[in-house]
Amino acid sequence: MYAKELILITGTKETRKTLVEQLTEVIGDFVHIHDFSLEETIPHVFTDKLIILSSSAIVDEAAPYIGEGCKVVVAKRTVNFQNIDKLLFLPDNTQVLYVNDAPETVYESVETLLQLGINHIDYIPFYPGKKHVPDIEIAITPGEVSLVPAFVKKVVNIGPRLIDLITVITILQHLNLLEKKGDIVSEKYIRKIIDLSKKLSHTTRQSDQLNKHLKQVLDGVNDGILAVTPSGIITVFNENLIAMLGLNTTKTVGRHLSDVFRNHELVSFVLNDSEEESRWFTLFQADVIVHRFHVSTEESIVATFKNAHETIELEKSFRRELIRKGYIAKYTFQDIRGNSERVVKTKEIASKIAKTNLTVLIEGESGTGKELYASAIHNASLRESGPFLAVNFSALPDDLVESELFGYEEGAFTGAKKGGKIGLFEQANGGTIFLDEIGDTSLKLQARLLRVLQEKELMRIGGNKIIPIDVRVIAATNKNLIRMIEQGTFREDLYHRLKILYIHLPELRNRKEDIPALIEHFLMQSGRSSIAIMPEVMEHLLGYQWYGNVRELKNTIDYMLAVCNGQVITADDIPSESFFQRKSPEQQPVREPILLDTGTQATAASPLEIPSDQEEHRFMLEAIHLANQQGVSIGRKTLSEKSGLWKKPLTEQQIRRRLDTLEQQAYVVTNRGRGGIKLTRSGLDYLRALEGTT
Ligand SMILES: Nc1ncnc2c1ncn2[C@@H]1O[C@H](COP(=O)(O)OP(=O)(O)OP(=O)(O)O)[C@@H](O)[C@H]1O
Repeated sequence: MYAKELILITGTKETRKTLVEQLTEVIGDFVHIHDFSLEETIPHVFTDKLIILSSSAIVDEAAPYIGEGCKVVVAKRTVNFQNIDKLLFLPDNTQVLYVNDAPETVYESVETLLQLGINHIDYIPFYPGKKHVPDIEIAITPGEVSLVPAFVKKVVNIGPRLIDLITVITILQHLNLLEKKGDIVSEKYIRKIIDLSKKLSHTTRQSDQLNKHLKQVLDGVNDGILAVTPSGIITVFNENLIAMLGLNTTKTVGRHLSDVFRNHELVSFVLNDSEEESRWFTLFQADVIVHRFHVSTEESIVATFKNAHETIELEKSFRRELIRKGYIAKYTFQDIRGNSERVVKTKEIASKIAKTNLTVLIEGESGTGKELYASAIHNASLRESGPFLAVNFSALPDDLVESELFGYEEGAFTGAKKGGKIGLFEQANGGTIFLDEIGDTSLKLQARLLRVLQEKELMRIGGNKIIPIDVRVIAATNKNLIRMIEQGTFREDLYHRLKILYIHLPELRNRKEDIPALIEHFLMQSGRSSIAIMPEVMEHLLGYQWYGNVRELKNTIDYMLAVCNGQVITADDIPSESFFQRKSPEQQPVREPILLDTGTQATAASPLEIPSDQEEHRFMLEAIHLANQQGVSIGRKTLSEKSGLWKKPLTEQQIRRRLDTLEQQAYVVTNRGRGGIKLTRSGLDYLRALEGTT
């Protein structure tokens, strides 16, 4: 039991919480504090109690609850010094609104803050009803956040003001505790202030260390770095700049720029008001590129000084290194030949895409020029001077691709190189990575790729450090990714991450008017532009289906150039049929097969190939078609059951194999878990053809 007690009444709940916490801390060991706020409910009228009111502003409102025999103390309040450190981080001369509920409390608090030495800020008083308030971005308030005007962008809440020491002493007097407890209480009060100064000195120490560290970093930079105030007073001047300018003094910070720089043109260039600019200067017998920009939040101007000769050499050697590694994009849009409407349109779209920094998915059959376009996009983008790396997923085993792409730390696995390895993503930093044949990646790798695309950072294999990367991804595929999603072999989320921008490259057989221009281009490339092609050869070439697209055409030209006699290519030089690529079953059409029930055309292998087990196919397609029409789901199990009623029962295994064949031909699409198997438009054509033959 406490020998003594008091009643604390405040205006708001927030103030009640702050004050009861404060009082409990200083006198709570020997005084029982009952706390109430006018914002909440006060249960009854108090009699014979010591009542502490949080401010004179609530005297009238609290009066009905104060009965006979009560002693009332109206608390004097002072700024909550525990939160003052928040104000110390505001830059000098920052204009702030000081917001509180009444003019008196505002002026009182500002006065206290100034007396406490927090005088580097320009306080503009604000309270409800105040007129002509300037549009200021920062407000400070002792807990009255709701009163802050809407135009303020940042609010620094230093918390409700605390009861001052004098009031605490008065309370003790009223409770006849001053003699016994006065020393303890003032000691506690002072300890709080000492804690604050400890906190501040710790912060100062930390910022000293940070400054020292920053200075080391700045001095370690190979360039000269200068920062000045708009009036020209130097605030940063690193060691390299001293060396670059051949100065023999290190006392530069705090002086005016024109006292340190003899070159007046340079001084006026640095202090120029315009936004951002670079210029050459000859300083101390060396050519220097000075780049100047304004940091408006800091009200300062920064200039970097680069040795021009070194910069050019560095860039040259960087480019040489890229070429040596093959990390350079060879082609530009000018290298893409063809005047057909489709090519002109595709190039137009691709060059618009190049200007963005977004991920691109290029779809097209093999040999349509996916790598060519990726390279041209890179060369027309802002990343043009960065690396361009191409990774072909179909050419590499999964584990190798993973370590090539993401790199690894030393000891990550048996055989890992000493010192680890930087992955291609890291090597492509600042440039573009071309992920060719993305459809050939494993699900595990897809998950890792997805993470890189989402987070723009990676972790090396066996590593624990997050490495941020700035790489544009261009992916390409000749597979039908939508079909792969349906089959569960390609992640849908990755597909959408890749297909932010999209290019479909037209098949050569659908734009045969480009063939003459392409032939001319390949003849030029091989240095044989004067060679003549007989009209019948041209006719022949125009008649082919070119399932291997432009690559196949190029190979054919190369072949004919190798075998022809003299300066003319004749019909004798045309390769035999077996030279040409016939459409293979695994080369799926790249346009998405659209299901029949959406009523749109699906693409499939054409011309229709009738497989040997036609009867079984007909049975299965009919059953699928019927189920689709009736809107019921159909799967392997049902098909196998139905085949029992048919003349030839088929096991689920047999059904699966036949379904795989039908799916490869794009006649059906299997939707695992969702709606079962669906017939495509070309599946229906095939069924009709079967019905005509069987
Ligand atoms: N429009 C074009 N103009 C000139 N050359 C082209 C054109 N399209 C493709 N080529 C050439 O055809 C060849 C194949 O192109 P590329 O390697 O870019 O195709 P791809 O679609 O990436 O093939 P794959 O899918 O097999 O990797 C290259 O030699 C390329 O330079």
